[in-house]
Amino acid sequence: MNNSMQTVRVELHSGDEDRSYPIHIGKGLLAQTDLLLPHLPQKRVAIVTNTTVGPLYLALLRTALEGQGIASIEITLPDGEDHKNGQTLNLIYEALLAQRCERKTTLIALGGGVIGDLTGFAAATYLRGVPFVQIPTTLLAQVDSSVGGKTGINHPLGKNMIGAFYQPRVVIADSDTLNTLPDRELRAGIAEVIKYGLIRDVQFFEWLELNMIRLVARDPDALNTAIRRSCEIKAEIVAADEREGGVRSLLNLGHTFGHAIENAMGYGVWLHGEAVAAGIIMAAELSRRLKLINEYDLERIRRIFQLAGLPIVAPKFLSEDYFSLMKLDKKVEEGRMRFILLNKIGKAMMSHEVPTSILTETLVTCMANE
Ligand SMILES: NC(=O)c1ccc[n+]([C@@H]2O[C@H](COP(=O)([O-])OP(=O)(O)OC[C@H]3O[C@@H](n4cnc5c(N)ncnc54)[C@H](O)[C@@H]3O)[C@@H](O)[C@H]2O)c1
Ligand SMILES: O=C(O)C(=O)C[C@@H](O)[C@H](O)[C@H](O)COP(=O)(O)O
Ligand SMILES: [Zn+2]
Repeated sequence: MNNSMQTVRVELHSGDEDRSYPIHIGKGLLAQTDLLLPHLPQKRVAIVTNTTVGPLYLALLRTALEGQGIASIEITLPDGEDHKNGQTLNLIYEALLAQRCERKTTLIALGGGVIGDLTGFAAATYLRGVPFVQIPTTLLAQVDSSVGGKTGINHPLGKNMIGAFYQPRVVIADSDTLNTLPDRELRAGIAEVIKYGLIRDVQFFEWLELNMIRLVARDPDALNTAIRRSCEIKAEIVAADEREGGVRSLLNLGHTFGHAIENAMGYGVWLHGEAVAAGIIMAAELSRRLKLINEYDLERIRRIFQLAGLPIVAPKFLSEDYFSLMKLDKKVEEGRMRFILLNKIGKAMMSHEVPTSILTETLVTCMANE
């Protein structure tokens, strides 16, 4: 029993089917097998991790499971965004096949968003679908990628281009794992936390303005509040629109620009959260040019990302290069790009058409000079 644990639920009811699941947040949860056991239909699991996270946390999880009579096979993948691809996915399939994993073998993603996205997609497709569990170990994964069932891999031409919506059975976010997370990765996670405030909750944004220094310094209470509130907002949005027919697209604030940056720089050169930070500044600048927000709000947004130590200037490329990458965005409809814009801090909307001239001015304003 963990007194400090908090649980947020993702409510997913469709017809007779209930695919709702809990997100448990707290300290020391990795070894707390009572959170995991009710979700395992078989006494065998496959833990997918990478060469960085495995040596840190695999033994703890394996031993805890063994104590409950659960046998685990372990699949350790190379680390990095540049490995979020078909080749690495195939390593998972090969290990599952070689070990004769069955329809009731649960895949456990132990790692950051890359491991979560890869494992979730493997779970969605292996034997046409096996159960899966998320044990996120980065801030970004705890506040965003482990929740909501977007799974997939990158393609050389575009981010997350191949994937599936496939929900986990449970998310277990052990905040102790963040103790070993490098500062740069922590800051990248904060970008998605700020996003929630911007799209949905001005009070949370104001709390972040006041508490950013504590958050960056890893104050446990501040981290706990940030993770919980982020999960609440994401859970609410996913429950309302699981497959991104409407409101879920707001979670994409900054991502049309951000994904273009990640791709143009080469996957892994800019972290996802860093690219999202610069992308949100670009979306905010675009919103200002469209007279949706004013200069004061834009400045507040710049300042909070600066406080978090995140980039607020985009890398320099030809505007045409940005355009051609942004045209691969999943929100494109009938060839027309659509953007998530801010009406004010705490409220976002999907754009209709944005004039090319305004988009070009936005890109030029937001790019570094060199
Ligand atoms: N599915 C979604 O809804 C969703 C949402 C946001 C982001 N994403 C995806 O998530 C990915 C980014 O996730 P990320 O930021 O977690 O990156 P990541 O998975 O690459 O992890 C970042 C780095 O931290 C290391 N690491 C992980 N946990 C650690 C720990 N506890 N201690 C020390 N090192 C640790 C990893 O090995 C890696 O080197 C991107 O591919 C992005 O597209 C998906
Ligand atoms: O969960 C969502 O929906 C999101 O958009 C969350 C984003 O932070 C995340 O980066 C997501 O993977 C982007 O999805 P994509 O469909 O634009 O690739
Ligand atoms: Zn993201």
